Amino acid sequence: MSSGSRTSPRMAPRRVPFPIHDEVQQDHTALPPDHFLSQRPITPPQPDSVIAERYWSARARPDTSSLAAADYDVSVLTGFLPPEEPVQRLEVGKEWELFEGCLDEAQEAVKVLEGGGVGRMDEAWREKIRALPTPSTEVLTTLPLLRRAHVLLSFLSHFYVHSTFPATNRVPAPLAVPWVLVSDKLGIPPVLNYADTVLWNWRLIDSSRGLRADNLDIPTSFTGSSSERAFFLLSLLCELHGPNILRLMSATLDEAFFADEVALGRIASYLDRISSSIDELTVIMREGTKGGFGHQGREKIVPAVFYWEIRPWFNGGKWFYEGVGEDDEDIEAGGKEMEWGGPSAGQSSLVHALDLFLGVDHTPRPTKTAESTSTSAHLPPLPPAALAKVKQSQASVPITDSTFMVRASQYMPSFHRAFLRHLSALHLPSASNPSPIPSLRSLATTYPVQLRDSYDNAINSMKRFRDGHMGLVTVFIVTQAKREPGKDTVFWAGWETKRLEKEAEEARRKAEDGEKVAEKMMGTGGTDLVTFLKACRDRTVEAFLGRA
Ligand code: HEM
Repeated sequence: MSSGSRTSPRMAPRRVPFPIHDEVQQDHTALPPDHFLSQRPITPPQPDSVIAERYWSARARPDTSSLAAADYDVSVLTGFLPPEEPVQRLEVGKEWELFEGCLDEAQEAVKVLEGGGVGRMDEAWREKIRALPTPSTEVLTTLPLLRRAHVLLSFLSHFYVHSTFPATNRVPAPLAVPWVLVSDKLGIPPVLNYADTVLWNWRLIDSSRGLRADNLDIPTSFTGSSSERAFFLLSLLCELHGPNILRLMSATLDEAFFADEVALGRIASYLDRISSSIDELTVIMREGTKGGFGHQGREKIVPAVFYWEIRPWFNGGKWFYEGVGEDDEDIEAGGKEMEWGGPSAGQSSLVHALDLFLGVDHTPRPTKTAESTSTSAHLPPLPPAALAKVKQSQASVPITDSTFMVRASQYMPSFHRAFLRHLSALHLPSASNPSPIPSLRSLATTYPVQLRDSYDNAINSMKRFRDGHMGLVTVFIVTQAKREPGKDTVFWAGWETKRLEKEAEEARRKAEDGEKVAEKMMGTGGTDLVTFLKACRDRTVEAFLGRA
């Protein structure tokens, strides 16, 4: 690239480096002493009834509405949801109001066309986005404002990228630059994620009634459809169980200090209550699978609408973030190229916290290799060329439970990621923590008479949760992937193109490697996904202690 273009007036003022800060700088592993999960001095055991409300409410965490109060952003009252109703609209200057206006227009455009397929914004809207001024992020002085900015920029950017067919891979600078800056402050990637769609995307229908399942609405969506609203609400209803689960986890950790008969009895009862809470999540999943969940079973997600009209808006991708990046390569390309995946409830810190607390181990370990698959009893051995291809395909789809869990945590707000890191470090001795709390799993192993049944009960609930979740995925993704979209939707063209490509590829492979390989390689739309979810469930089952 010539030096002239490096100093071009369009690029110069907008360039921001990426990444801006090192993760290390955002490491919050040291808990503030008054944090509710901080190790407390040993005190005499207290009666059961004292534990929850009185004890913890007296230790409410500091106000996190300002960035200065940088703790884990986890509340005993709202769990991983923000402690106050999210900001619904940025009213911090004209520039941001222009962005809010563009989001209104996009939501309106798609809504108008609902019923006759999925609408798209026209080129005039996209032109308008490209001409927007780059707004100042300096005015976003609190966490709630930053969160709203991320929601706003994420929805706008996904509207922009996916409003052409095929989707564009360029995020224009007026979106990309503030998106990267705001993402950096929140410690999340510049892509639509679970926090945007669920954690920070709710409002109270009646503010006097507070945060409860029948008092929640979803303000921001792509299609404005009741299915999309219900889809976000499904996860939100699960998050509402977070405070109870976190309080019980915290009370358990307290008792783990003592590990005497009284403490072990309490831990068993907390574990039983955690099991019941996990079972409630499973009930929500099962109801969601059958059709109606939420208040009086009114919430419904129509599978085909979800799969064909809602989910495509979520897709991440390999995009150029215009105006971002300082390397010669970035400048030459007109932007920093980054690849991110879209949102998933797999990014929910709640489920990760439960796994860590219970000791469900998703860390890497030897998995079934292509060789072992090829030599398994029910399949004929693969020819060498086919085996190489299977290996290649496995390498390019690294969706194992361990890598997924690590990857998913990168999409969580940095405070929550740090919280999980802290949770996993609680049981490890270190200079600052010379006498760590024994892990729940080691306690249950050491005191099987007192704890094993309750521990296994909780693991069984996690297994049922994952079974329930697989039911959802089967109905909403695997089954839908085998069907074709409506011919009048904008997804028809893409689907048809992919189908023809797939057919050609299958024919090519059949000719090269034989029929069996083609079947194995192509599988159904959901094969890899199902294998991954089964692996997550297998890891859960592995945690059972079982009868001695
Ligand atoms: C219609 C509803 C849902 C669908 C279609 C769905 C789909 C998926 C998919 C496709 C994955 C695989 C990874 C990925 O692509 O991100 C996944 C993973 C995951 N989802 Fe969901 N999901 C739904 C609801 C939920 C809910 C309500 C929760 C609970 C908060 C949840 C929790 C998880 C977790 C924890 C994982 C990681 C795998 C595991 O730990 O077993 N999902 N989901």
